[in-house]
Amino acid sequence: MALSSTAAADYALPIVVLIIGAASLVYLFARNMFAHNGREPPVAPQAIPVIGHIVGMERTSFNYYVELSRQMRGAPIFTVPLPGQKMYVVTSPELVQAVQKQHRVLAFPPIEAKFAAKICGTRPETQALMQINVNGDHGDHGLTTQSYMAMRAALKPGDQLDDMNRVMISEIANHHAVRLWPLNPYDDPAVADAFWEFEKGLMTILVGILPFITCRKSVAARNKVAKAFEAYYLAGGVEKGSALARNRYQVSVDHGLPLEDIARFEVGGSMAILLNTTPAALWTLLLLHSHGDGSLLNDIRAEIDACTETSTAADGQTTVKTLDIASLKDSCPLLLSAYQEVLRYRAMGTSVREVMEDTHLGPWLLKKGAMLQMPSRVMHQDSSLWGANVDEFYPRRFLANEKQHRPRGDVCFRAFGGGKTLCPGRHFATNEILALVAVFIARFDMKPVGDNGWKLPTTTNTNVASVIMEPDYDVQVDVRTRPGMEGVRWDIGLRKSDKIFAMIHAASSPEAKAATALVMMSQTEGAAAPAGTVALGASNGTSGSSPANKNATGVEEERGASTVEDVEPFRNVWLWEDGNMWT
Ligand code: HEM
Repeated sequence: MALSSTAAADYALPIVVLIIGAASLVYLFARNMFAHNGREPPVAPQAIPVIGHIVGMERTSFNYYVELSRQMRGAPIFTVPLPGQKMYVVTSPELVQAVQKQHRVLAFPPIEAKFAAKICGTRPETQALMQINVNGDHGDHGLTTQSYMAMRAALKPGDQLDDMNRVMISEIANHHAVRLWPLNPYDDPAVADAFWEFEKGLMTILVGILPFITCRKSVAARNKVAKAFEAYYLAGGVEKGSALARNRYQVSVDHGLPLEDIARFEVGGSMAILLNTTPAALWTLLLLHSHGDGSLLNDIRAEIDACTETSTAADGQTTVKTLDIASLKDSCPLLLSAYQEVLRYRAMGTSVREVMEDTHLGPWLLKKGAMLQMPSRVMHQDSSLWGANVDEFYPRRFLANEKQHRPRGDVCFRAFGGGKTLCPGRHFATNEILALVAVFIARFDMKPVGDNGWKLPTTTNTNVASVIMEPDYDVQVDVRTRPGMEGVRWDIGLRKSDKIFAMIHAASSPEAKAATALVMMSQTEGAAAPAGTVALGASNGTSGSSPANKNATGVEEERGASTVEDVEPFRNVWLWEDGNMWT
C-alpha cells in the first residue's frame, strides 16, 4: 500500500534522523573497532570479519586466548578488536611485569567499581561515591580505595587472619562447633542456595539487557542474599563478626552508605570469597585422588600422618589424633607443591586493566579506552616457561628439586593475579583449602563410584567471571572412614602462624561444601562416620569460608597497602632455595 504524500512528509524527518543516527553509530563502532595505529600491538586475525573473535570466545571459552597466542606465534602482545571495544592481550611475563608497574594508567579499580555496581545493583548515589578517587591516584581516601585497604588489613598474615583461620578450621573439623561468629547469613541453607542461584546468572546480569526479564531468578536470588545481610547487620551480627566483616562494614558506614547497599556489596564480596575457593578445593581433592597409581596420595598422606600426634584421651581408651594445620606449612612439601600445581593446571582467569590514557608499553602504543587482558591460562600453558610437560598435571612441579619444570620468573604463576591487585585473600584461601584437604585425606578414603575408575568432570560451562575452572557436573564418590581410624577423636587446630604462605592461592566451594560436610560429620570416627556415596562437583552450596565468617604477591605498591611493611615482598613458591614454599 502506497503512503499518501502528506503521510510521507510526516514520516520523512524521523526516518532521515533515524538513518543518520544509525549511520553515525555504525561509523563510531567501526572506527573504534578498525582504527589501528601502526604503533599499536599487531592485530590478531579472525576467521569471520567483525564477529570472528566473539564466535571464537563462545566456541572455545577460556582456551581462545591460548589458541590466538599460538596463532600469533608467541607475540608478547596483540590486539583483539571486538565490536565496540578494543582489547589488548598480553602474553609474556616481561610485559605483564611492565603492566603491573603502570597501575595508574593501566588500572583495575575503575573496572572493578563498574562491575560491582552492576552486579550488586547499588543505587546511583553509591556508584558516584565509588568513583571518587577510585584508582587511589590521589591518596588513601574514597570508598573504593578505603574498602580495599580495610580488606587487605584484615587479610594480611597476623593475629586477625589467624583468628579467622581458626574459625574456618573449627568449621571444617567439627560441624557442630560453637559458632564463634554467630548470625552468619549463610548458615541458612536457603540463603546459601540463593547465592549459587545468583552466580548462575552473573553474566546475564553483567551484560545488563533488561535483567529483570533475562535473569529474573538470579536477580531475585541476589536480593534474597542481600536481605539476609541486612537482617544480619540489624541483629548486630557484624559486631561479633570477623575483622574482615567489621572492617568492610565500618568503611561503608563512614561513607554514609545506606544499609541496603552495604548489604548488596556483601553479595559481591561473597563472590570474591567463595567463587574460586570452592572449585580450587574440589580440584585439589579430585586430582590428588585420581592421579596415577595412587602413590601420590599415599606419599601426601604419609606427610600428613607424620605431622599428626597420637595420644590417649583422659578416659584411657579413646585414641586422640592432633593435627596442627600450621605444621603443614613446615612439613608437607609434596602437598604444597601439588596444591600449587592444581592452581596452575586449573586456573583460567584473566587480569583485566583499563587503558586510562594513551600509554606506551615497551615499543607499543596503547590507546585510551581500550581494555587490556593478561590471561593466566596463556602463561600457564606456555611450554617455553613450564617445560614439555606443561599440559600434564605434574604434582611435583613445585618441589625444590624440580626447577627444570617451572619458570624462573615470579610473574608466571597467575592464579592469584599479581602486582597491586594481587589477591588479598590468598593466605586465607590457601589455609582453608590445605586444612580441608589435609583433614579429609587423614581421615577418609575416597573412591569413584562404579568400575570405570576416575572420570574428571568437563569444564566447558565455567563462568567467565571465575578464576578457577568450574566442573560441569557432579562426580559420584564413595567416602569411608580410613581403616584404623575408627573410634579416633580428632583435635584439629592452628597454632600462631608465624609463617606465611608467600604465594598466591586458596579454597572452598559448593564442591568443597560436599567434602567439608563429610569431614565435619563427626569429630569422633565411628557409628556416625560418613560411609557412602556423595556427589562432589557442580552442586550448589557453601563452604567453611562463609562470608560473614570472613575470617597473599604484591609488590610494594600493592593496592591499599598504606605502608610497605603491610605486605610481604612478592615471591612465588618456587623461589625458595630451601625448597620450602612457606617463608
Ligand atoms: C582459590 C581462591 C582464590 C583465587 C584463585 C583468587 C584469585 C584472585 C585473582 C586472580 C584476583 C585478581 C588479581 C588481579 O587481577 O591482579 C583476585 C582479586 C581479589 N580477591 Fe581473590 N582469589 C581467591 C580467594 C579469595 C578470597 C578467599 C578472598 C577474600 C577473603 C579474596 C579476595 C579478593 C579481593 C578483595 C580481590 C580484589 C583485589 C583488588 O582489587 O585489589 N580472594 N583474586
